[in-house]
Amino acid sequence: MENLPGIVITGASGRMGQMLVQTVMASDKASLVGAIERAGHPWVGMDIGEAMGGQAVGVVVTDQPLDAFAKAQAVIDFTAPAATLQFAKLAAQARAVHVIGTTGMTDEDIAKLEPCGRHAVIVRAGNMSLGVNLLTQLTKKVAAALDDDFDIEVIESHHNQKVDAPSGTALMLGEAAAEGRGVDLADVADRGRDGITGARKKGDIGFVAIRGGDIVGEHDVMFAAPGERIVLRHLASDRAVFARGALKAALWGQDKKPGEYDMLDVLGL
Ligand SMILES: NC(=O)C1=CN([C@@H]2O[C@H](COP(=O)(O)OP(=O)(O)OC[C@H]3O[C@@H](n4cnc5c(N)ncnc54)[C@H](O)[C@@H]3O)[C@@H](O)[C@H]2O)C=CC1
Ligand SMILES: O=C(O)C1=N[C@H](C(=O)O)C[C@H](O)C1
Repeated sequence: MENLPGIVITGASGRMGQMLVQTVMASDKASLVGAIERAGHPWVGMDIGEAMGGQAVGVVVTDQPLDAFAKAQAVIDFTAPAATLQFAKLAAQARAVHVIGTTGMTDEDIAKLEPCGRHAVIVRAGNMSLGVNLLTQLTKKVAAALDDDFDIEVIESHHNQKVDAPSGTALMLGEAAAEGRGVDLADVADRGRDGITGARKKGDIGFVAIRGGDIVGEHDVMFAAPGERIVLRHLASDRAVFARGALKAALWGQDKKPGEYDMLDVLGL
């Protein structure tokens, strides 16, 4: 047990945090050595197993990330952009692999990770599932094969507590489609239609965000032309797919050189 890579979960009380705690606890390839929550959170000071409604597991939730990171080989972080930027500095200081699932980061936020990636391995992806990462490759291929008679729309659906739009996954799929077409997504993205928008601009990649109920995460990439449509679809019905991907990334990163990686690197796609 002692030789297994030690993992810290940030945002341990969150939807993904709890799923990650369960996934790491159930793994025979890693051990849970820390659980982080924000200062003032009611779980701070409690055993994470008990806080989640089960047996004590000997890991107390803390709001002191550096102390926890220093004892770990990897940090798995599905929180919020500002928290992730803080954690990136601390993980770099501790030389721990930092797996980032947090979405909603701006280009400026992402640029701030660069100095951290000089000291530690960072694996970041808007979606850690095998299915979505494979779908990005299919999207790129289909976009490359079709001309701009095919309008590309990315449609995503999520639960009613999600705070960012378009989803990180939708942006990954949009990037893949743009890459396949040989264009820059920033030049063609159409992210918010409302009112008299005018006709659709040829070559644009549109984004549509649906929010409701407890939808885990659903993504369609639609290629629509006169007389026919192709729809590539991924449906996630269990957050375990993201947690398994994140743990895989944490283990994969153990023998890698410092730098910024994504799930395509981890999965070899
Ligand atoms: N890349 C992927 O595969 C996936 C990414 N996500 C992303 O993960 C993030 C979290 O999603 P959920 O778990 O649904 O959200 P959530 O709101 O349920 O959990 C976020 C947790 O982070 C904690 N947190 C916020 N600031 C903190 C700080 N400074 N220190 C410590 N803890 C802090 C909150 O207290 C909360 O417990 C979102 O950005 C979401 O889009 C979600 C699922 C899959
Ligand atoms: O917030 C979520 O829940 C999810 N976020 C990720 C995203 O923004 O794409 C991944 C997944 O779809 C669930």
